[in-house]
Amino acid sequence: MHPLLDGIRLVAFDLDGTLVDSVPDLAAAVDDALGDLEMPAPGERKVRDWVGNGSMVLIERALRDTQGRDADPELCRQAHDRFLVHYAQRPCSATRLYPGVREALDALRGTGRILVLVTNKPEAFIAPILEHFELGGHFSLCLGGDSLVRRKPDPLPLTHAAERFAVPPSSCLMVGDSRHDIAAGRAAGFRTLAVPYGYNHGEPVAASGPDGVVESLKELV
Ligand SMILES: O=C(O)COP(=O)(O)O
Ligand SMILES: [Mg+2]
Repeated sequence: MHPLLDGIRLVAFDLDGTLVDSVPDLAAAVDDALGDLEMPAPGERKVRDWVGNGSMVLIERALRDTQGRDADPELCRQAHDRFLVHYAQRPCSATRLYPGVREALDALRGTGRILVLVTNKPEAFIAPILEHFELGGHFSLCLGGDSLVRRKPDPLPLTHAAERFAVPPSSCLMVGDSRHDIAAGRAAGFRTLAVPYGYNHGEPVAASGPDGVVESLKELV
């Protein structure tokens, strides 16, 4: 086991960019949503840098890029509604698990640790994606960006999970790909571990000062 797991009883995982490479499907849904509104498709390369703060912020960033200014809230709402429709149709057509994820989750469960999922993605998409990869049974709790009143980088979802299972924050670890995961983990009093292969607005996640970095989740176990 990785030394950062010593004394850890609960491990919180981020989803997009940590467990799954979901940008191909997210980008297709953004492209289709903007297409419905007769706007140009931003494409995968740009969308990669916009993921991390939930689906509404993703759409706001796409519209700002297309229009060169902040879009009005009604347009954001319309585009977001279209995004949700398209993404719901194909959440897993090109999405892949990163190498080492299944092995790491299996092994961690085997040690009796509590695993939770804390993503900024809308909660409705969590179960279909986990079920697609047959990982639904691994997590004792799944929280999306709309599950509670605040999302990452706010510590609330992590604090909520630790309290739910009565585990002190010092015995919890947050594993994620973005500065929002590291900030939320630190603010909640969790240990933090980063993976460098995901989405962090085009910057290295190591710069946010996680307690550790692993190239693959396999290194955890
Ligand atoms: O939907 C997002 O913006 C990011 O989701 P994540 O928190 O699982 O990385
Ligand atoms: Mg992420």
